[in-house]
Amino acid sequence: MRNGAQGRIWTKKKPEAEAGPLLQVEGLGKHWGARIGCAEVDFDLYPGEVLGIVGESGSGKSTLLGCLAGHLSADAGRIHYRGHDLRAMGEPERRHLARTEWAFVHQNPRDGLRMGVTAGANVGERLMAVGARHYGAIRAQARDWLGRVEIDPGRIDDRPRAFSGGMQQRLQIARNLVTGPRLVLMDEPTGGLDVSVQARLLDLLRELVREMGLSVIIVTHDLAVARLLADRLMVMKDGRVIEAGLTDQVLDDPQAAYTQLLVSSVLQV
Ligand SMILES: Nc1ncnc2c1ncn2[C@@H]1O[C@H](COP(=O)(O)OP(=O)(O)OP(=O)(O)O)[C@@H](O)[C@H]1O
Repeated sequence: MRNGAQGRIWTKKKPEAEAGPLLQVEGLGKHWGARIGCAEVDFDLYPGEVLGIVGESGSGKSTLLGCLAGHLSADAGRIHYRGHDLRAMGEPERRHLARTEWAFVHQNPRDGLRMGVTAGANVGERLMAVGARHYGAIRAQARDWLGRVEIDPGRIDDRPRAFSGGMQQRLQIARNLVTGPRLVLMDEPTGGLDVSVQARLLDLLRELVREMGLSVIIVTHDLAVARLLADRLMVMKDGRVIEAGLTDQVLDDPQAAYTQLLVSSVLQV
């Protein structure tokens, strides 16, 4: 279901075949009235890389993620995706991009699922949005993806409200990944789940990310989650990035006093 200009731009190519950054962010900022949401954020994200954004509550993580996803409109800076200026992009093209190349995993699965339709339809709908039409093939792929996220494929006709919180989150992940996106944005994907459920979900996410070569930006206040999933970290405070680097480097040898405090208060629990 491609149309002219959109289909021309978003050609599928293996991530490893591209050498340049997938996403380039420069001077990104958003105010909420007089208050800073995020300011002067710069980073590049390369194909296959997982970037963690960490910081305490109110540090600007969600505002930044919202600006990247296009859910919020930034008031300063540039975002380039595969060389295309996202802030200058028209709404239809942006929506097409969100359907075909990007995915967004919400903290609350209810925000990312359609609770009134079956698990199979939740997954199948995304396939149909990118042009799949063969009912049997869509259903087979939905069953396959339920299995991949450790949901019994026999539950394909159940509605998500009959699932536990962990299952709902895994279903949201299946719905997002079934179309093979290049870039996945995740907002606290393990927040609100029991510790044991979290651990299993994290393992699953790590496997899928590696297996599919996904580029990921994950917002979390949980440094243990960041340690497990992220290759690189950005630490935010008061809307600004105060430290960035390889995950082990930032967590094992934090330079900023704030990061030192964050690491000592969280990791030693
Ligand atoms: N809708 C909004 N209206 C007004 N101010 C907002 C709004 N959303 C966020 N802010 C402000 O922007 C700043 C950054 O908040 P943000 O939600 O991005 O932080 P966060 O790091 O994601 O926090 P949390 O982990 O609690 O979600 C805070 O000062 C917050 O009060």
